[in-house]
Amino acid sequence: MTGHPSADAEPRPQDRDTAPGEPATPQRCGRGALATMLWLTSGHRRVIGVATALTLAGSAMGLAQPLVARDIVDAARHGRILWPLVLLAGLFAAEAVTGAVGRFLLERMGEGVIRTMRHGLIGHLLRLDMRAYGRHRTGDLISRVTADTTVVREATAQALVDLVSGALVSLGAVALMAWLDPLLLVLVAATVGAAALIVTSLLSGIRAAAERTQSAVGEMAADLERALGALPMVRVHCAEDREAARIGTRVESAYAAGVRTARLAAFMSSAVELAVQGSFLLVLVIGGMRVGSADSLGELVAFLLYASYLVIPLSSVFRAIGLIQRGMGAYKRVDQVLALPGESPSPARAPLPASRPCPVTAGPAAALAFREVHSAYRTGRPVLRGMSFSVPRCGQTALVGRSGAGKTTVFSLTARFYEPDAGTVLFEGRPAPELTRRACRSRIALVDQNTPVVHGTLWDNITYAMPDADPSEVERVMRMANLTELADRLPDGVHSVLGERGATLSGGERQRVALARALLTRPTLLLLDEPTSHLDALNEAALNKVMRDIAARCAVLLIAHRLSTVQNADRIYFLDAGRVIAEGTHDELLDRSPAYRELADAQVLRAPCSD
Ligand SMILES: Nc1ncnc2c1ncn2[C@@H]1O[C@H](COP(=O)(O)OP(=O)(O)OP(=O)(O)O)[C@@H](O)[C@H]1O
Repeated sequence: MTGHPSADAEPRPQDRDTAPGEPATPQRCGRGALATMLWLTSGHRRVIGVATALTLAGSAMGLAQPLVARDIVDAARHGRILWPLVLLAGLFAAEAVTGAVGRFLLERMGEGVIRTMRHGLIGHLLRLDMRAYGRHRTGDLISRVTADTTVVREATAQALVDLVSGALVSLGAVALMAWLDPLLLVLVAATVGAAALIVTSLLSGIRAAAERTQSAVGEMAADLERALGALPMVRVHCAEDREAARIGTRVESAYAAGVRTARLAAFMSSAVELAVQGSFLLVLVIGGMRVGSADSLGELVAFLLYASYLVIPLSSVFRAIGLIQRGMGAYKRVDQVLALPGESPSPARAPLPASRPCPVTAGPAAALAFREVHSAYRTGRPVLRGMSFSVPRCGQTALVGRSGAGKTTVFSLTARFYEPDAGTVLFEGRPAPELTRRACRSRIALVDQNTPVVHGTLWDNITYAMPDADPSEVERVMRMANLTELADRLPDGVHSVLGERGATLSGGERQRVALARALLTRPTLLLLDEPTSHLDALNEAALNKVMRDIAARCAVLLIAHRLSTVQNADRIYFLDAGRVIAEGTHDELLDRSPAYRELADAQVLRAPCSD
């Protein structure tokens, strides 16, 4: 799926920091943060090696400059400064070039880390266990892929650049200062050490504030997605102000957390600034006093330059550490998504044999069978309680029952969005657990009332499951679903863009697009959740005829609320509280089942449209 370490690696128990209601995440404090950074960049060791070598070369050239400067100052008394000046200019230019190349390599690596992370996140998000989607908001999940990874990118690229180059230059400066003047080095180190103490005490606060900022941004995205996804409802209930206020509270939370981060970061910067100025003052005062006594002016210049080479890179190291803490706050949210459970892996067994045309295959094995299936979305709240029925390889089979009886749940289990808690689902006589999910899903097509039309052209939507479909096949299903007229009406025919969620189509048109998409795959089992609910009388009559034709070639399982649909079914299963309580044709059930009669009388089964 991905090369992202976290997507593949099994988390170790000691790495887990589980808060109630939160998925486990590795600990990212102190050294843990640096270890995480190294782990995130583990696939880029070579680039880091080259960039480090370049940085090292650049730093060496930078460190040599004060020595040359000292010589120039000392040699100026004798007037021989041409060659030292040329050398200094050469060092300047070479340092600039190596620095630029090294920096570019590290920045590109940062982009690479985020690319891998995003691939991993997207692949994982599309394969989560279905229950996980119910527990997380779409907008928040999207913001983890977009906003959070961007913050992590800054930490991995920019901070790593500062950390590597700053640490190397500081080390070199310390060595040379120790050689030049150990006493001044001790004074500079004491000032910088005090700043380091302050910075360290602020780090956990910065990480927590950054995490709060990112969470608030995620909640803001989720609330905005909620409002934009239900705009007609928002408008018709004049709720724009309420929604704006609601989303506004998230904006305020993000602002408050951002300001807290800024406050801590500013405090940290001041500590670092003070250390820089304090060091310079110390060097100037003590160094100046000593120049008067013995040492050369050139040595004081060199020492001042080394002090700046130590303190300025160290301040960027401190800033980088702050940035890494922010990155870790964001990475925690990325890692929480990666820790969500995916669909359990399918067994690597042989797939179902290729399906044959319906009349030939009319054998003993049903296209689909449920045997004593029990299923619950939440523990202790069973939805299916011993559901048993079978769907022959040809003909229309209908599921009928009151709202909440478990009809859609049967479809979800058939599509293997969930696995039953007990009992067996059989595809063509073979238990589902023996088959791969792909094998089961490739046989079925599903049209439910919410089957989406996605942003793209009419053609894209119809051929979604088969992007390379033959145009004549597409024409065939468009005729069957009564879409030809719609395509003629659209400005660019089948290549017209349908807008977000098919917003430019009517409900009935969307339903017919979904049906055409399903028919194109020539499924063995067609699952239809009240496929005529949005259709007018003419379209419903046409679709009922199409369904009769299709049912002659494959198994059709319908969830039916309309009398017309039910009357057409070859077999009806009447569901109540998660089990089948009666079966037969419409007339047989009217005869035999008082509960079914009551349902029909109460017009829960609605009157047919004229056929
Ligand atoms: N994702 C879910 N998480 C938790 N509970 C769910 C979920 N989906 C459905 N349920 C619950 O399961 C029960 C059965 O729902 P299901 O959608 O299967 O009923 P249905 O017979 O299709 O109803 P309708 O005719 O109204 O569509 C309902 O009580 C519902 O609240």
